[in-house]
Amino acid sequence: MLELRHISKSFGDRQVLSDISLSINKGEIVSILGPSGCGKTTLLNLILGLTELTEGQLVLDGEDLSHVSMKDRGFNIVFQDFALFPNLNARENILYGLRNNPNASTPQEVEDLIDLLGLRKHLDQRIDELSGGQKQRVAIARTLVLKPRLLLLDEPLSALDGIIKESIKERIRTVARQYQLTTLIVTHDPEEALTLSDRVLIINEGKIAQFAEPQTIISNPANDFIRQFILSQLNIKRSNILKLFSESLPQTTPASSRIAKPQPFQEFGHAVA
Ligand SMILES: Nc1ncnc2c1ncn2[C@@H]1O[C@H](COP(=O)(O)OP(=O)(O)OP(=O)(O)O)[C@@H](O)[C@H]1O
Repeated sequence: MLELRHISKSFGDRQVLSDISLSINKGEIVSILGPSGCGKTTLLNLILGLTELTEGQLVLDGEDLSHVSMKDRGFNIVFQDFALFPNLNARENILYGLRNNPNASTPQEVEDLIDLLGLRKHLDQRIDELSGGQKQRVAIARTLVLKPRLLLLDEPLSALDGIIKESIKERIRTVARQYQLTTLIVTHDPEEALTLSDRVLIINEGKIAQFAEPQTIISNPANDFIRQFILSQLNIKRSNILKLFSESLPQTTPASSRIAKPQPFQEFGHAVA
C-alpha cells in the first residue's frame, strides 16, 4: 500500500500542495485529475522523488520513502512525450533499460511482456515508423521490463484518440491487473480518469477535492467545484461517460435529463493501436 501522509509542498513562499493524505492499494489504478496548475505534476514528482517534500511522509508497504533517492525508490515513469530513442528500433528501446540492470527481467518475461502489449510484429521497426499508440506501448514495455514497484504515467493518452486511446486504456488495465502493479496516472481529462481508473483523485488549488470511485464522483460529487468540473465535461462527452455510468447518474439532474438513452458500452479490447 502507498500512503501519502499530510504531504505539503511549497516553492519559496508559495504553497502548491497542502495536507494531502490518502492510501492507494497494491494493484490499484488511480488517476490524478484537476485543472491546469492545480498541482498534479508536482504531486507526481514528489512521489517519484524528483522533488523534495516540504512536509509530510511518503510510505510504501510500511517503508518511509520520504527522503529516499529517486533511484532507490524503484518507481518508474512514462513521460508524455514517451522519451524513446528515435534511432533505435522497438526491441532495442524496450531492452535499453536492462543494460544497466540486466537481471531485472528474464528473457522469457521480456517476451511475455512484448506479447501482452501486442508489440511482436513491430519489434524491428524504428520508432519514427510507429504510430502514437505503438510508441506508447513501447514506452510502457521499456518501463515494465525494469519491474517498477509503482508505475507513474504522465498524460499517457493525450496524444491519442478514438479506438487507439481505448486500446491503450485496456492495456494499462491489463498490465495493472496481471502484474498487480499500482499505477498512478496524471490527466486533465475527466472522461479519461473516470473510465480508466479504480479511483480518481481530484485536486483543486493544491488540496484534495474528492478521492473516490468514478461512480461515486458521478453520482455524489463532493462539492460545487466537482459538480461544475465534471458536469461541464459531461456536457461535452456525456455519451461516453453514460455508456459506463448510466445507472449511477441521478435520473432527475439537468445533465442526465438532456441525455439520450445510453447505448451498451462498446468493447475495444481487441483493437490494434
Ligand atoms: N519548480 C517550481 N518552482 C516554482 N513554482 C512551481 C514549480 N513547479 C511548479 N510550480 C507551480 O506550482 C503550481 C502547480 O504546478 P503543476 O505543474 O504541479 O500543475 P499541474 O496541475 O500539473 O498543471 P498542468 O496540468 O498545466 O501541467 C503552478 O502554479 C506552478 O507554477
